[in-house]
Amino acid sequence: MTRITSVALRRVLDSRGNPTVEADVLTESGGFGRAAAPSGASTGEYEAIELPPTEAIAAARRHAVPRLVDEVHAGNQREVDATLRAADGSENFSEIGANSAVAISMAAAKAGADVLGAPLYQHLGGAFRGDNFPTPLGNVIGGGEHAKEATNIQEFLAAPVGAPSVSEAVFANAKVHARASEILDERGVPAAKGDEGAWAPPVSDADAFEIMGEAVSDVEDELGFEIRFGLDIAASEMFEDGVYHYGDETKTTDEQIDYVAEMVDEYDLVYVEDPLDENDYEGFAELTERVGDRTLICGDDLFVTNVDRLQDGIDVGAANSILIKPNQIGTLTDAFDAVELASRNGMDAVISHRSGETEDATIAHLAVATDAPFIKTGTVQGERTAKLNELIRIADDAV
Ligand SMILES: O=C(O)[C@@H](CO)OP(=O)(O)O
Ligand SMILES: [Mg+2]
Repeated sequence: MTRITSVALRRVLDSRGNPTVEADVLTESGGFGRAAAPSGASTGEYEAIELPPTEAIAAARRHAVPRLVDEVHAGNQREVDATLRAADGSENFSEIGANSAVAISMAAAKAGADVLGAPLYQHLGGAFRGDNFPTPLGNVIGGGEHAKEATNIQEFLAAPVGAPSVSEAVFANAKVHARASEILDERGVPAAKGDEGAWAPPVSDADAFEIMGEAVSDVEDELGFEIRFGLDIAASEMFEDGVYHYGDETKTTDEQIDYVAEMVDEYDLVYVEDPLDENDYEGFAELTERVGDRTLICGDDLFVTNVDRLQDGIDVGAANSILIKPNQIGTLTDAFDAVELASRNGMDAVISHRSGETEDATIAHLAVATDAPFIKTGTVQGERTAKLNELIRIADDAV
């Protein structure tokens, strides 16, 4: 019933105005799934390859589509994804592009769910999840590769850890975003927005910590549940010639570790992503040793959703958490394998969007299906609210 009868691929717009790959998968019994690939700006060196969409589409039509149509079942995700890997033949999807692969992989999952008449999160395993819902990490202030002339740290993320429901968590983050804007106004700081809809003010990181701390505590007082915050430092983007660049200032690796550890304690940070360069497993291990008992140290560019890199991290104790981005590795199977390896080793898997997104909401289902403690998917702005509103719908649907 879930045998794939057609795979259509097209270029559609992403939130930065760039083209990306969208896939439609149809099955024998009329199941339909549609998904689009996201795209990063602060991409890790070890990510699977994103090809220009026109090339990725042409290559997938030539190599992957003929192997899928009439041959493979959309309801069998491992079969779909193994076929994509075999059609590509490389380690990193350099032939058909991770953008074509991930769009097809996610669209097939949706088509498989459609045949069953089940929501995607259930088809992906969510029927066994507990009562937990992922807490949304909401990007409120940011800079780095996502906005010019703003903070050096890429993302300051609100984390409403005490919210009684997903819906209250989502609205809490929107309030923190609005409160941050008022504080910037009070300080006379003009702020544009970065790629993910976060405020991108021309302030120092020290000021951003202060503003974020104030916004979070004001909203916490107003709503009456605990809200903390975290960071994506995206330190690989700052690391050059052996030091971390903060505007004109630099920090050595030891200074960077001290700085992050101090910020964890001073601001009671709940989450720190990519505090060190993507090749520095030892630095990650040292920082995790120092503060890993009270915060999540999460590897994004470090692990790139790749089980081999994650295993290397596990071997040395680098990080206690992994960021999962399906397009970093190319298929849902690979993403699930990374989640499983992480959880077998006591690490948390956090599901994430990319800075370039579409209205595709697959990651909301992925986060629920994998029982992720957090989902990082922005705060406001259509392509972000697509996921947040889907989480609210899933929560509504599941109870
Ligand atoms: O670094 C990150 O975690 C992401 C998403 O916030 O950014 P990008 O998609 O640009 O890699
Ligand atoms: Mg990151």
